[in-house]
Amino acid sequence: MTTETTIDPTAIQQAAEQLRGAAASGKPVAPIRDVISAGGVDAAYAVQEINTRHALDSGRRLVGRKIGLTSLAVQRQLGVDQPDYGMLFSDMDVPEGIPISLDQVIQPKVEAEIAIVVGRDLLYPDLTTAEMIRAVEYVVPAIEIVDSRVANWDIRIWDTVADNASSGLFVLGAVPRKLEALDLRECGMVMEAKGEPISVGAGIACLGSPITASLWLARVMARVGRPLLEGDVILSGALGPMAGIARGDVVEARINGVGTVRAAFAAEAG
Ligand SMILES: C[C@H](O)CC(=O)C(=O)O
Repeated sequence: MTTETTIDPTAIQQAAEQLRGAAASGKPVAPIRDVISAGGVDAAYAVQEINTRHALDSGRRLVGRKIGLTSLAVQRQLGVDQPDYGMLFSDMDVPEGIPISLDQVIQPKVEAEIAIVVGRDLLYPDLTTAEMIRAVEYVVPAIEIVDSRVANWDIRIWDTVADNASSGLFVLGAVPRKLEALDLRECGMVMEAKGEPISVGAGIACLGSPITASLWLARVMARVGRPLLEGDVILSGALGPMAGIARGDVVEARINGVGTVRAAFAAEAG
């Protein structure tokens, strides 16, 4: 039996405009799933693609991808059995040590992740695990500042996929590590704010391994015609639960073997 899906181009265009408007105004919108869910997840990716093209046409530079919904707990919460992806643009990268203004985001939360920097173009939809491992130039610890243009984070799979996988900003640790000596599955993670743990986890929570998650991403990106290229950053997925933050917080994530990264949030508006 095949499942029929309907993609209504007008609804898709409107949803893309709503999400873009929310990002520009800082005012979140109601969930968009009711208008696009008849088209399935493909319709949500069509919304994302419209806004990706809009961003590229406006001069934003694509520098990588994020993988979301890598943990089973989050997948169950959203009723899905696979991860999703979103685009990373150069203006989402915040150098470590620079205070992050909360005016840049609407409803920020943080996640600790392992970022993989790709050392060669990954053009094949049937990429193998060995090829993925060979393509890892280095890894760094990362804090992803996820955000939602949908009010109160009231998201289901269609909302988050359409909304660029709820991406926001990201901070990468400054010390690159080679993969050779690391088993990313066993890298334990603790993220703290105000000296208290706000999230704990490990590499194995990320689809079994950040390498497996990255392989999934690389294959899908090759299939949809936006392959990962040399130098691209992969935010490979949360190692533990998302956590809320407040103005003035300094968030530190420590990932065994991979290193430490800090995100400092500005105390004042502006
Ligand atoms: C809703 C977000 O995609 C969560 C995320 O970034 C992750 O699961 O990782």
